[in-house]
Amino acid sequence: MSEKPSILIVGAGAIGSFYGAILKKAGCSVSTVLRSEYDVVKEQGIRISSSLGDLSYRPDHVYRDGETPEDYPDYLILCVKVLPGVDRVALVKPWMGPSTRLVLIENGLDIERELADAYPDHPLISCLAFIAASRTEPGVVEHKAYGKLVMGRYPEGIDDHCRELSDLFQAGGIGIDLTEQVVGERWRKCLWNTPFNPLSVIANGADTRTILDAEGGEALIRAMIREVMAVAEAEGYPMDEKLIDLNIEGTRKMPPYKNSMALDYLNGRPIERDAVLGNVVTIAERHGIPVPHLNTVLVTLRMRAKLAGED
Ligand SMILES: NC(=O)C1=CN([C@@H]2O[C@H](COP(=O)(O)OP(=O)(O)OC[C@H]3O[C@@H](n4cnc5c(N)ncnc54)[C@H](OP(=O)(O)O)[C@@H]3O)[C@@H](O)[C@H]2O)C=CC1
Ligand SMILES: CC(C)(CO)C(=O)C(=O)O
Repeated sequence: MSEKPSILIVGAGAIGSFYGAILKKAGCSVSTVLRSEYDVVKEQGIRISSSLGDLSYRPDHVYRDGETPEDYPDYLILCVKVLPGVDRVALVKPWMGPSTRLVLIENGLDIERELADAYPDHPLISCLAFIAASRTEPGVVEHKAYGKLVMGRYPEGIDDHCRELSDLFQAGGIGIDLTEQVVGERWRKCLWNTPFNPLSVIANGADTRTILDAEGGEALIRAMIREVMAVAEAEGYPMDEKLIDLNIEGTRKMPPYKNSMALDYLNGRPIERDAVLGNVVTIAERHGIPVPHLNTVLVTLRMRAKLAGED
């Protein structure tokens, strides 16, 4: 038996499979809860190609969603897409033992609250993933670049659970930034995701270079970042204007890149529209802050969804 904490990954897609592999490498027992990929993972395990080497592994247990666990995990890591109609509170319920700590590795803003409200006695650790990874076929993940996690206790602080998990990820070869202000860090990450992810969908799966090089593209991104900043400031997270240039320059230095929402759109999967954009517009409305560019993109995406019979 491993003396290291036991880990359960709920939603072992690109992100869950990858970070599960890192914790496996660190010596933890790692089990997974799967939906459509249950049979293939049960049969062949998870295959991961990565610049860190071959990270393929067999989870200690493979469960279907809704099944009853043999043991409750020490850490339950939730990595499903944050989508309307996906009841994350119900999804994790069967696996939440009396001392299970809940960890989120998911994009978006204000995505912790419903889980924190449902499980007030369980420590909740919120993480932001800076990584390029995707599923290439069932049970197969390609890790293309990066991998750092920004991690903190929700709503704020750093506790011993964060430190323990951070040490394990680092032992497995991943960089971790612990933060006292994880909500502020979500806003900072959304300076990038909130403009780029939805625009890439409106632009039919465009990569970062196409978005920035189209006439007016960079100006549009800058205007959207500025709006996200204004909302963040109203929420108590003021940011330096310089971050606009830093985000543009950093993106221009990357090879042309298709973000996770672009990949979902191109693969016919639902997109995290509200987690990444809709919630920002809702918070802006609460503060009476005009966000005309964000709102135009949001409403256009709603129109597309309606046309596709999805909304
Ligand atoms: N990929 C990336 O590079 C990055 C992703 N992120 C964020 O990480 C989060 C996860 O993204 P990613 O891993 O790419 O997404 P994926 O679509 O690759 O994985 C999500 C997984 O959740 C599973 N799932 C959904 N519902 C259930 C359920 N009821 N029971 C069990 N499993 C379920 C899906 O299964 P099924 O196949 O059946 O749908 C899938 O395996 C998102 O919030 C994303 O925005 C952040 C940074 C980068
Ligand atoms: C920041 C980025 C682009 C990858 O880490 C991301 O969050 C995404 O693909 O949605």
